[in-house]
Amino acid sequence: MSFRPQPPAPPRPNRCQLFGPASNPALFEKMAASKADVINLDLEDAVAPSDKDIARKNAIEAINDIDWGNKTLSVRINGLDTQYWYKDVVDLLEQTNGRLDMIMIPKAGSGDDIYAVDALVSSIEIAMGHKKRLAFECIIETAMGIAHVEDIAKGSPRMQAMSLGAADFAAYMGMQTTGIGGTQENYYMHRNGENYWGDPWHWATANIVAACRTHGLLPVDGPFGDFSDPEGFKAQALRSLTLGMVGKWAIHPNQVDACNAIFTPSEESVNEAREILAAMEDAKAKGLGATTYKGRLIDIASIKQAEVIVKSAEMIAKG
Ligand SMILES: C[C@@H](C(=O)SCCNC(=O)CCNC(=O)[C@H](O)C(C)(C)COP(=O)(O)OP(=O)(O)OC[C@H]1O[C@@H](n2cnc3c(N)ncnc32)[C@H](O)[C@@H]1OP(=O)(O)O)[C@H](O)C(=O)O
Ligand SMILES: [Mg+2]
Repeated sequence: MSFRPQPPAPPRPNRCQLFGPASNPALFEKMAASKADVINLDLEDAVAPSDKDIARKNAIEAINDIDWGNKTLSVRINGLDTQYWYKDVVDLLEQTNGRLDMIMIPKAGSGDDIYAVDALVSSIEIAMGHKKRLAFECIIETAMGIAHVEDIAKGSPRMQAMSLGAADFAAYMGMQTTGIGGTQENYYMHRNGENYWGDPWHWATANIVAACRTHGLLPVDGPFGDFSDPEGFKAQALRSLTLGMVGKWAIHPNQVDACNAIFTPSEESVNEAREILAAMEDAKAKGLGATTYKGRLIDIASIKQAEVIVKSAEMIAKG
C-alpha cells in the first residue's frame, strides 16, 4: 500500500445524469422536474451543426431562468477539435448567473485537453470576478482517452467525474457494433453447444474506475441507447455498479427510476454492511482481526467494503 491515502470522491449523489439536447428547450422543464441527480444540457452530439448557436443560447437562458432545485447542473460543451467549444465556454461563463455547476468535456484525449479548458475557464473566472469555481467532468470515449485515462483524471483540480461514452468509444476503437452499451451479439464464449455472452465494456469500465478512484473522481457509466429495453439497461447498470461506478446516464426519462434504484444501496445491503461493521467491532474488542459472519470470513478489509455501502447510503440520504 502506498503511503498516500486514496482521495475521496466528491460527496454528492450522482446516480442518474439525465441528458437532453439544448436545441430542444421543450425538454428543459421536464428535466428540471425529473428525479435525476445531475442534468446535462447537451451542446455536442445531440445538436445538429446548424443548431449550435441557438442551442448555446437556449442553454444559457435555461441556466438563468429555470429552477433546477438542488440538482447538479452541467453542460456538455463541444469537442476541442471543433470551432464551437471556446465560444461554448466563454458564453456560458460570461452570460450565466452562477447556477452552472460543471461543464462536461467530451472525447477527452489527454491531460493537456483538460489543462487547455482549465486555462480558458480560469481566465474568464478571474476577469468576471466569479467566486464559484466551475467543476469539470469528462467523457472517455476514444482510444486516446482510454490510453491516457489516468493523465486525464489528474488533468485539473476541477475534475469531479468521468463517464464512459459507449457509442463513440466503440467507433474510435473500431468495434463492429452500432449498439450503444449493453450486450453485443458477437461477443461470446462457446462451450458444449451453448453461447455465453461476455461484457465488451468491462475493460474500459474497470480502467475508468481505477483512474477515478486513484484521483478522487466519480466514475459514471454513460448511455444505454435502447431505451425500449429496460432489462438490458438494468443488466448494464448492475454490471457498472458491481465494478465500482456510482451512476449512469439516462437518455430518456423512462431510464431515470431504474438508475436511481440501482445506484442506491438497498436497505438489505445497508443492514448487512452495518452487521459486518458490528461483528468486526466485537472481533476487535477480542483482539481478533478476522471472524465469521453468516458462515463466511470477514476481516479488516471487510470493514472497508462495508463502509463503501454504508457511506454511499448515508451520502445519498443527505442529498
Ligand atoms: C451516445 C452519445 C450521446 O451523446 S448520449 C447523450 C446525448 N443524447 C441526448 O441528449 C438525447 C436525449 N434524449 C432525447 O432527446 C429523447 O429522449 C429521444 C430523441 C431519444 C426520444 O424522444 P421522444 O420525444 O421521441 O421520446 P418519447 O418517448 O416520445 O418521450 C416521452 C415523454 O418524455 C419527454 N422526454 C423525452 N426525452 C426527454 C429527456 N431527455 N428529458 C426529459 N423529458 C424527455 C418527451 O418530451 C415526452 O414528454 P410528454 O410529451 O409526455 O410530455 C455518447 O456521447 C457516446 O458516445 O456514447
Ligand atoms: Mg459521444
